[in-house]
Amino acid sequence: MPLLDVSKSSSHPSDDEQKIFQYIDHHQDTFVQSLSEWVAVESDSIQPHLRGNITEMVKIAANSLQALGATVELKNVSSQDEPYGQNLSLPPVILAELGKDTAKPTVCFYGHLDVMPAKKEDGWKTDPYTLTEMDGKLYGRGATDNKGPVLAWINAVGTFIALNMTLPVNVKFLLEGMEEAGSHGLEDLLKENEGFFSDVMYIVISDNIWLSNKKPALTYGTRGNAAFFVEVECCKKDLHSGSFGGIIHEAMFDLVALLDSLVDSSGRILIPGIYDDVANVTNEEMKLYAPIDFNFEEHKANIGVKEFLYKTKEDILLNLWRNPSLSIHGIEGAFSEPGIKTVIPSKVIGKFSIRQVPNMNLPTVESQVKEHLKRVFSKRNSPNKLTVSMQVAAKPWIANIKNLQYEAARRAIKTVFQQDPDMIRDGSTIPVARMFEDITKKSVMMFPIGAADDGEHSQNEKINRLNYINGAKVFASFLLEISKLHSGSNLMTTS
Ligand SMILES: C[C@H](N)C(=O)N[C@@H](Cc1c[nH]cn1)C(=O)O
Ligand SMILES: [Zn+2]
Ligand SMILES: [Zn+2]
Repeated sequence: MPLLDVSKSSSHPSDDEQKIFQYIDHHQDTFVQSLSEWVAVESDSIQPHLRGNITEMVKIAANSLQALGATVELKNVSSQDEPYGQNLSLPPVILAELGKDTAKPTVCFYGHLDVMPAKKEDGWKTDPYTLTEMDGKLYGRGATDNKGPVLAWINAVGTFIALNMTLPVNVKFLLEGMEEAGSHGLEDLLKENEGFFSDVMYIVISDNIWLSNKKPALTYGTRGNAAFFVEVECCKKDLHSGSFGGIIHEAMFDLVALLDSLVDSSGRILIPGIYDDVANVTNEEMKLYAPIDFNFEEHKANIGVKEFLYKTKEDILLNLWRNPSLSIHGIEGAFSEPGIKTVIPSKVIGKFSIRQVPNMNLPTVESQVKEHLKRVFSKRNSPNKLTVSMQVAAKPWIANIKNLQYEAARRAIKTVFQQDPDMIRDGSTIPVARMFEDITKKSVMMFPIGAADDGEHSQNEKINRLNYINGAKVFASFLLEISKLHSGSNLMTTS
């Protein structure tokens, strides 16, 4: 069984790495220009009327890969987009490959080309779809989530090609356009294309952020997500609140009470049984938290809160990474524009989600939520119509950090950033992570390049120019390290 000879891990760039890093530095403005072109496409996967933009974005990315010499296939995802219940089709998924040398390992990179909704009026300093550089920060929707990291990977691979250097590994790409909505259709696609992964050894995802603004990290776990719609309908159309207020059971009364029954002021979820299957914390696990750098003040300042729900680093990390949490996202159908509209909405849909952790079970969570809401609703003696549905069901993911690719990534980080990464989990969800593991059985690693203050899903999302450029360097170095570890020069075998 191969073991790592850690003594051979170095932090000094090799000759090849120096050439690559120099090329990347010299071409950084071209790389920023590509990011600007990608950010300009409003490839929002949440609003159905923008679905065409995702297909446009998929074609742009496919062209970038073809320009590298990759074989690119646009795979149609067969199923319709069910949550919308209309004839809304899903955008194609890119499967691409570059290099077929059976002597080399194959690394598959996953990324997504869709973004969360953003409007200037939400409080952006700049137009979200015009990449704008200020103080070394590149602002724009998708800059860090996830267009910047996808391009950093393409730029890393493109640098080998531009320098006429042999690619150290075979590279495959899976790029989708529905991640932010819960990766609709992707599970079927993976099952239908298992052959694509047969020669893949490592799957790399770069779709999350570091725990700190400056210190790099490698991620070995993410939470899953169960997202729900709770719909209450009281009448057939919106009503004048002066003409009807006081004589009907308003849908919003019921909905606000239902949403209020979900979580208390300390963040504890009030749905009976929800914590029953959560895995117990082990001593081994607690030991992993000790060396992690977590700066309370930096974390608070990044998001502008006065205090967190928890006071210690361990409690913060436990509740972010390995305990479930419930968030209320919004109410469709309720008036939310400036000013006051004296209306009684006829139908309102509350939207909330529960981040999932080992060993929670999605069907169990679904019935716990539905039963709880029905119970609360029945106590209100309301004649209104209640409908509860689970819209997203994504399982949590946890990796084996002893896998060789974690060592390759650690070495690459050491070379580029001159420090060891924090080994972290992440509170957010990348639905494909667990799907990959379950369907392909291949090793999955998350290799973030974005900083903690990047503002994913938020106003003024950004990626630092330095992170974007160093991202390309660290990915290139990672491919070289994978190749070195496979060549045997850094492997020892047990007798
Ligand atoms: C981490 C990734 N960049 C991301 O933002 N993922 C989304 C995926 C999701 C989960 N439910 C619905 N979409 C997230 O964690 O919110
Ligand atoms: Zn993302
Ligand atoms: Zn996201």
